[in-house]
Amino acid sequence: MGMAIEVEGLVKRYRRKPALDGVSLSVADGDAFGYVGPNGAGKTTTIRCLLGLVRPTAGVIRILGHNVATDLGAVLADVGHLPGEFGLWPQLTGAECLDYLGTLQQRAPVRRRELCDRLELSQADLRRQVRLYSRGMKQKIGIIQAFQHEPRALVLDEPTEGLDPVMKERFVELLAGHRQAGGTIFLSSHILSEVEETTERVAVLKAGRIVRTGATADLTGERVRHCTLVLKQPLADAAALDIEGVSGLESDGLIHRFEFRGDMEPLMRRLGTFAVQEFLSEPEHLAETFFEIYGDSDQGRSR
Ligand SMILES: Nc1ncnc2c1ncn2[C@@H]1O[C@H](COP(=O)(O)OP(=O)(O)OP(=O)(O)O)[C@@H](O)[C@H]1O
Repeated sequence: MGMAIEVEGLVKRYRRKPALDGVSLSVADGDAFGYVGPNGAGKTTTIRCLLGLVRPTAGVIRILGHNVATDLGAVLADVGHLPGEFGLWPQLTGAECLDYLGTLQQRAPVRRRELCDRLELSQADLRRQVRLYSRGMKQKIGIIQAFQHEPRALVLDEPTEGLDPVMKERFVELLAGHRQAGGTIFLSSHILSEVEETTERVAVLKAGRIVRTGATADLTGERVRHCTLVLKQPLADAAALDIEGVSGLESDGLIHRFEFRGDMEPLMRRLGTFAVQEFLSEPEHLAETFFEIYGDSDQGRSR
């Protein structure tokens, strides 16, 4: 299988301070790759380098076989890009913005109508000036322009920012459709469920370096969950919540809060023996989880 994205020894320094300090990664044609890390890790800088928006200090990037430094036009023709901070022209209508962005893509926007329907951006909405749009509507324009010309690869920076849960689901369906058609995805996100649902491989970036890469399922298995258990009756045995994976237990009457790591099955079995009024389990954001794994040190593992 060919490589859709190949990055070798990417360095970007801003005034001698490294934002990227030797990043190398590869994404096979047709793969979905997640790119995660705490704020300031260098995710957006990497994506800007991939799209030729920032000139690397060192390193080589090839996308769909084209060298970004020497053949940017060919790269842009075949890539759909959604920047993290997506700016639109407030005085233009949504349709005018899509038209203009379409001219930069050098390919017909064959999917625009269908995408507008799926993301529920009506023809009336498209005729309105963007200054009147909500944040989510602007994000929909961003998604539509990234997909509208049927690119072979998508490079997406925090793509679901501002979308409501229904639209997030539609977006995930769009990604699945892109994969089914053989397309490649490079997605930077802080949202665990999104990365889990849409990617098979993930790289964790920290302070400009990749500290780990691997199967998404392996890495997300290490996440912490914040759990809140509300019981109908007090626990008969205070040690009843002494279960593998539970830590930081704080009890206040019928309410028990704790953190949980690992396989939830034994925990759920134990909960089945209690009179439970409510149980909430919130996964931590992926970036936080990995930040916790690696602490403040630069020590990282590679697989
Ligand atoms: N134009 C710039 N000039 C100077 N420093 C910059 C510039 N752009 C980014 N940086 C620095 O480079 C580092 C990486 O920033 P980047 O925006 O790539 O991180 P990120 O992982 O996308 O963060 P976030 O999750 O907060 O969006 C940060 O220290 C940032 O301050």
